[in-house]
Amino acid sequence: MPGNKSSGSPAIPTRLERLLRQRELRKFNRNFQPNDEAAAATSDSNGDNAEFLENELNLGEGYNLDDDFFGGDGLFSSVNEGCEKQGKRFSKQRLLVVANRLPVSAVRMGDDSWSLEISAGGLVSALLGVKEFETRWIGWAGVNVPDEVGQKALTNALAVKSCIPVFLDKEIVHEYYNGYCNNILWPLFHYLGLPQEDRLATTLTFQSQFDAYKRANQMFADVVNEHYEEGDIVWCHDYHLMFLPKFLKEFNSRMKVGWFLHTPFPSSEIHRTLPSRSELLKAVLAADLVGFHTYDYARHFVSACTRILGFEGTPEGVEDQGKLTRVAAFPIGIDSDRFIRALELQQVQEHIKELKKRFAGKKIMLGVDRLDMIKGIPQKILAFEKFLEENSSWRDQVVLLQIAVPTRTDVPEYQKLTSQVHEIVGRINGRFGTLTAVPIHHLDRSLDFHALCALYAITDVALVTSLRDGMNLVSYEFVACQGSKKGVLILSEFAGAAQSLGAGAILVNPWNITEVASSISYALNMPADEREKRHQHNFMHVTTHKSQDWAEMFVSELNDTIIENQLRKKQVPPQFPIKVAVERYHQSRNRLLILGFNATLTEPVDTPGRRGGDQIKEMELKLHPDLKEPLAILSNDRKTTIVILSGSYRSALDDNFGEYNMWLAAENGMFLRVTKGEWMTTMPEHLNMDWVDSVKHVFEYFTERTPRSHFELRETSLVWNYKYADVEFGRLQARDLLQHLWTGPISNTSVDVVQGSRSVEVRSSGITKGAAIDRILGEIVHSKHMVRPIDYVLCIGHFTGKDEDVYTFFEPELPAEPPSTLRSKSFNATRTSVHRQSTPKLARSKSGSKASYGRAERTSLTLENRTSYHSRGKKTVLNEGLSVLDLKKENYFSCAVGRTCSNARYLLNSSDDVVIFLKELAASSSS
Ligand SMILES: O=P(O)(O)OC[C@H]1O[C@H](O[C@H]2O[C@H](CO)[C@@H](O)[C@H](O)[C@H]2O)[C@H](O)[C@@H](O)[C@@H]1O
Ligand SMILES: O=c1ccn([C@@H]2O[C@H](COP(=O)(O)OP(=O)(O)O)[C@@H](O)[C@H]2O)c(=O)[nH]1
Repeated sequence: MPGNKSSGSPAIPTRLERLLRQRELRKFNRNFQPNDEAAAATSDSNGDNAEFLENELNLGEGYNLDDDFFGGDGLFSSVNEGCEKQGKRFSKQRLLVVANRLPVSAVRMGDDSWSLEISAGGLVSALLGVKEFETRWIGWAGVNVPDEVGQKALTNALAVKSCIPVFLDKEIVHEYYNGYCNNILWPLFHYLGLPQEDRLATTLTFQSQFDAYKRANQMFADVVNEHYEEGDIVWCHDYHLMFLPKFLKEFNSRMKVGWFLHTPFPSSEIHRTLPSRSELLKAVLAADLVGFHTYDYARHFVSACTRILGFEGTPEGVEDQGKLTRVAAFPIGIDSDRFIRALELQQVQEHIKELKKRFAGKKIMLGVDRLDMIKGIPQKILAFEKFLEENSSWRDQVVLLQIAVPTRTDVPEYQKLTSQVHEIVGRINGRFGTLTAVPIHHLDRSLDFHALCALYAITDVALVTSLRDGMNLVSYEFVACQGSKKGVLILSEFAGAAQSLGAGAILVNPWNITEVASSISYALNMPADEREKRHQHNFMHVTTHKSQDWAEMFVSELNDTIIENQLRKKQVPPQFPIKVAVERYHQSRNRLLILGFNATLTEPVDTPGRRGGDQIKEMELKLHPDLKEPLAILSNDRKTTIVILSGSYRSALDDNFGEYNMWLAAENGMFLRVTKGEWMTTMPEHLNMDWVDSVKHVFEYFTERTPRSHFELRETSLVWNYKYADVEFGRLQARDLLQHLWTGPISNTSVDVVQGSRSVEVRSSGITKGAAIDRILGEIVHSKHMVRPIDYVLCIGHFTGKDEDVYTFFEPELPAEPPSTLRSKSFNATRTSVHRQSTPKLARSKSGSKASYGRAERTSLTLENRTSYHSRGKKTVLNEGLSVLDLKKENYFSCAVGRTCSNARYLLNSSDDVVIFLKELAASSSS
């Protein structure tokens, strides 16, 4: 039956088992020797070793930047071809890497000729090491190409490098890239806040930049969609493309989409300041897998989703209405072998020789950064100045070489930074320089790979002082090139790299100029054995956590997330078949509609816990305004009986449904009334309520200590609700509360604890909606003087797991029954068949009065033939031979609203869908 949950077949390996297996396979693939026939034979069956073979055949000698980029093979094409092994062709998984920037920037040489240059930056460097996939890179080539001839020629030139261009015009680049990406998101994600200019101007430009951002993302999506082939993996990169997962999934929900952020993700308190905070988060959550460099960034993201969107944060990721977006940390690495090998190259050795000669007798300190405010270049230089100030003996023995690569030069903030840095450097060189030497060599330009490697190799102390940095690959590259020198790395604790290289580096707070200055002194004076130990530690990390591992791990996790989601989906009941349900309703002659109230017939609440202003109103449950009319029509249909079955107070049901002609079952069916009559209790007798006071005491305690939580005291239950409290705090408090309850007040009591998504309810044992329906159905039937059996049942609600027994109560039996009439429940429907255990009359209580326990008028309503009512597989005919239920399988519809883990046959996403359905039902009723 759809909706039936199994705890998972033992044959299906767990996620961890699958990932471990994939890891082993990857390891095996790398160690596999191509002429090892036995291994080849075992791998042939599934092609798992194909990647290894291809790498071995095509990349045996590793690669060199220039050859790779500008050689005939193309950037990725050297690993793109399949290969023949024992007559069998293996093919790699296609990977579409989508990033704002292509790994090459284009320079126009003529109308239809282009020259391609490598783009500098960590993302490019990292992805160069990825060899396992057949990779295509989709992105912007960094130039405006307005004419068709130029676009065509560039597309062809890039194709040779396995790159596909997205053409962005000047205006969009200005608003999307310079504006929204680099003036808003970049500083915000690095804790530098939103632009502070004149409010009105900022607000105005903000909106148009955000619109341009979305437009640009759509342009990237269009190119991806054009080149996408079934089975491809689409890996979206960075803050430039936060809308891309959403646009891609809207186009094709089966696409495998991952998104990785290369910058930090800030604390949710920072992200909250962004006007488009929710839209961006939701757009990213459309991805299957979301990755960050560190656990901290991942934690901040999940926290933003719970606090800002009100979604569920779990150890696996973020869950919304059963859809899980996996969130995890995947620390990037570098292709360390490429750097180590480069040191042996003649060009690099020549550079090394030159540099050694040029700076002979001096210790070399090195900074390599894009000229970006997050890199803390002014702070670094000021710390160096302080060091020189305090250590006069070092003044002519040390130089600081600062490579400051120009970046985002159209953004005013970056222009300001350039002049600020120049000014500080000039001042310090003026102060400590001599006629023949200056302490700071500042270069506003990038270096080629060989020059950079040489520089890394001859450096004594590398200085990375980022104020925030997603990872910082320069620190990794420096370590990789220090095999012989074993220099010291001074590293900002605010760079992601501090998580991995923290033990070997000297960690500093870049804002603390004094601390950085004294760390420089410590590093320059560090004894050789300490340097060796620190270096070894970092070298080990850098050479065992490579960019290739990073990419493989991400893609492997993404592949697995898809499998996991498919497995989850299989257990999720299908969508409610509205048309069929309406049709069957129309053809039936005696229908019973059992409807929940909260979150079934109320208006959906957008963001629990984050809706300032109208929360008080929301605390009072209100019928969805669009339901008034359909409910009136349905409740006046003689062939239809409606029961509102709710956990709410009687007064809440009175207020919302008093005017309709229907049955109201309040407090999970403990109280029942037909709207024309008065309330009666249906509580089982001898209900033990001794636990109430002590539980109430605990609930009061937690309500006092959890702002915006409240509790409700009902006749047979107590509910503590933290829907409007801080989600994370509420959850922690709930855990504490439960622990306390279990070990204290309810440890020896017969109660049930029902955990809602934002509530904890304690009820007397056995009080469920299913049990209640059992008691109240007879009353409904005979008081309506039904003359024909109920032949259509619809049970629809946002019920907790405990209350889902109401779905199974009506579920026609499956085995041993002819498929058409699967269940037939019968009982004597005459008035005499219903008796009250304690009093001959039904007890009355005042509508809306607060419940009190152990009232004299409390009575239970049971059906004489209760046992036969439950008799399975038999058609029990009593007295007048009337079957109360004559329910065919196809005329029973159980449906959970807004829950995916359910025993109901079907699902509806929200009460808005319930509105759509009930409107159609009403239309069919009146037709
Ligand atoms: O393309 P640009 O605007 O010129 O910027 C260059 C890149 O800068 C950022 O790099 C980040 O990625 C690195 C690798 O993961 C990481 O080590 C570093 O800490 C980050 O700052 C940016 O995220 C890229 O998209 C840019 O291409
Ligand atoms: O003249 C230069 C300076 C730097 N880089 C590269 O730029 C990247 C910088 O990456 P990082 O993660 O340190 O910072 P990002 O610039 O991405 O923020 C590193 O791979 C450097 O090798 C380069 O190619 N040429």
